[in-house]
Amino acid sequence: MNDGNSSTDSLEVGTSTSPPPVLATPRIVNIHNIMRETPLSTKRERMKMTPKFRRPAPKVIKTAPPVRSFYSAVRDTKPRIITPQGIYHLESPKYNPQKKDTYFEQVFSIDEIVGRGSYGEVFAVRCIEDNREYAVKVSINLLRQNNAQKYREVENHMLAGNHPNIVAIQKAWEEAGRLYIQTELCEMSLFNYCTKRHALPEPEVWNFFIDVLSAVHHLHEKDMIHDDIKPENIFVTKDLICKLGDFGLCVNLNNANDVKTAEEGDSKYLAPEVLNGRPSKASDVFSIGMTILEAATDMDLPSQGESWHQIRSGDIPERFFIGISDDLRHLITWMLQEQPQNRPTTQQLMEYPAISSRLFRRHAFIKRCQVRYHLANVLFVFITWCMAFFAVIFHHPMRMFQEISDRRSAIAAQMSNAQAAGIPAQQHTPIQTPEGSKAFAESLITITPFDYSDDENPGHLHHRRLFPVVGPVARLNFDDDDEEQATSSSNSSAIDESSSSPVRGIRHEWASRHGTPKSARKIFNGLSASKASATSSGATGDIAHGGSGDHGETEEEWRRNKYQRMMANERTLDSDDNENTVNESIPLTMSCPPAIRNRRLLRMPKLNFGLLDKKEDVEEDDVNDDAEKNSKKILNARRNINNRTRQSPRLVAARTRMMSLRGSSGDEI
Ligand SMILES: Nc1ncnc2c1ncn2[C@@H]1O[C@H](COP(=O)(O)OP(=O)(O)OP(=O)(O)O)[C@@H](O)[C@H]1O
Ligand SMILES: [Mg+2]
Repeated sequence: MNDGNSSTDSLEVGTSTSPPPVLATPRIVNIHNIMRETPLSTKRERMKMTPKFRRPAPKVIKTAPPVRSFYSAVRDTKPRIITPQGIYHLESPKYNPQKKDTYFEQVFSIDEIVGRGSYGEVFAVRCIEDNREYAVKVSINLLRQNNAQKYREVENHMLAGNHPNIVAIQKAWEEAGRLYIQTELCEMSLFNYCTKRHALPEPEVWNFFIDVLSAVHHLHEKDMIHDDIKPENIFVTKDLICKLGDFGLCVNLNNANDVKTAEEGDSKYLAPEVLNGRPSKASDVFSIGMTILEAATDMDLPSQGESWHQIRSGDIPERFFIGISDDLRHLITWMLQEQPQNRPTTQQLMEYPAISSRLFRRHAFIKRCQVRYHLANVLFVFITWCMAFFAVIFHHPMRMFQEISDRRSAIAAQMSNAQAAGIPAQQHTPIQTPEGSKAFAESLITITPFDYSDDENPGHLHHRRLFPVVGPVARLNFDDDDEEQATSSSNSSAIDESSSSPVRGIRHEWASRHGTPKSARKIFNGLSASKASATSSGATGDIAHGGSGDHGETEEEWRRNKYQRMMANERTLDSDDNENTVNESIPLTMSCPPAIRNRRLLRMPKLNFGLLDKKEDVEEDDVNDDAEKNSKKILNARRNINNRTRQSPRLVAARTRMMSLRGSSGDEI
């Protein structure tokens, strides 16, 4: 029957003969009439009645604030972990006791406050130790140190053990007189969930009912009473699995102290017998009944007054059960029986067909979620370990490659800088072969057989040499330099002669590249001086050597003295450096095999220095002067060599090539 105020949203329950119609949620027409007829209403109705600006009523504090805690507040500020075995100092690699911050502040990063109860504030946090999210409940009031029951919540929660429908406790500790309980983090409380969704669909109600029932059944099997079952203490996970939490009022029936000091839970969900007595398993069942009634009907449960008694006497208006199955309604009514003995036990409820038929499916679903959760965890740990493993394995090779590439870049930068500055880049050993390494090592040995300290051979001309200098070669035929230095104008024949001697050609090339060593120049200066004087005496008669006139010596005397000095000097140098010694009586050591040497000798002019002595014996017997004799020896030897080389057309051709390379004209040959 519709009255004038009804709308299409409203649904009348009952007939004209029955008592005044009751509007079932959510179809409400005349709220004022309804409220007059029955004080019970749904939460949605109350929200419509309640002005939006009105603040919610303050939470009722169950117990008076602990007065004695003011005097007995703990002074020990060190964190102490609470375990079933005892209380120990709490240590963590992430916790530094020297710092002012508490353990909670150092080891956890706080995300947000997820709830506030009469006993504590609950924070959603991330633990720095394992990088996982948790909920940490911090007690509002300081613990009373002399209170034996101060850790009761923790002890009972730990005693409850692991159950898929009980919030898992991670650890609990006391610091600076406050209690911290670290538990798994859930999405929200059932109260918040119901407030958002209002009357829940029945399948969801059955699932939540089974979850809560399983948790309470587990507790009852352990002779424990939760004593505070209500939607605020039931938490919903992401997978919509309900978990029972807040063991603050939990009673362990095996603990006499617990039973004695048992407190009342929230009055909205309180069984009537608890007002004058003690909580029991049956009172827990009653609280489950009230919770399911609220979740299924969205009823705004009274905390006191007439309606409070009305519900406990079994007088629940019919309209709240519209759309609810008989099974669910029957179970709710059964659990809300006034007399505790008339209520079912959790065991009976579990065996009820409507529940037992759903139980298996629900447990299978929870198991699946657990497996998925564990697999995700294992996968995460596996990936983390794999990454750590590969990081360790590839650390050294990666460092090596990095260093190689750094070195390459450095060399490239060095070379480009050198090129930019016009400096020839330093050569590096390209490939590390044993031969290459040896040659490179030898090249690093600076050979300084001579004194380079004169002006013309400064220190920077010290050079790296790959192969040692052959002593005799360095000593032979310095007269091209002699000629160059003695006279700069009349040296065309000297060039001719020097280029005609292969050995002297090598020396000349070496000297032009590396400069003339001082000791060698001392020798050849002496030679050149004697030779020049011999030539000049022959050609011009008496040309005084520069400087000789100063001492009043004759040309002859000066030359003799000079030559003697030179020879003495040479002897000293030879004794110092055996490499510079040429024992002309001993043939030069040849490194190549005789066959090759002979073949080479066919092409090469033979340097027969014995001829010098012969000619000296035959032609120059009357020459007494040593220097003159020596210079003539050299001139004769050179003439001899020139005669021989002129006979070889191959050598002539080679000499021509050499002269053309040197820029000299061919007509000098
Ligand atoms: N593990 C958790 N995950 C998500 N939210 C939580 C968790 N624990 C507590 N909460 C939120 O914090 C609120 C208060 O938590 P709790 O009931 O444990 O504190 P309490 O002080 O004991 O409350 P009560 O007034 O019921 O005694 C809860 O209603 C809930 O909203
Ligand atoms: Mg609570």
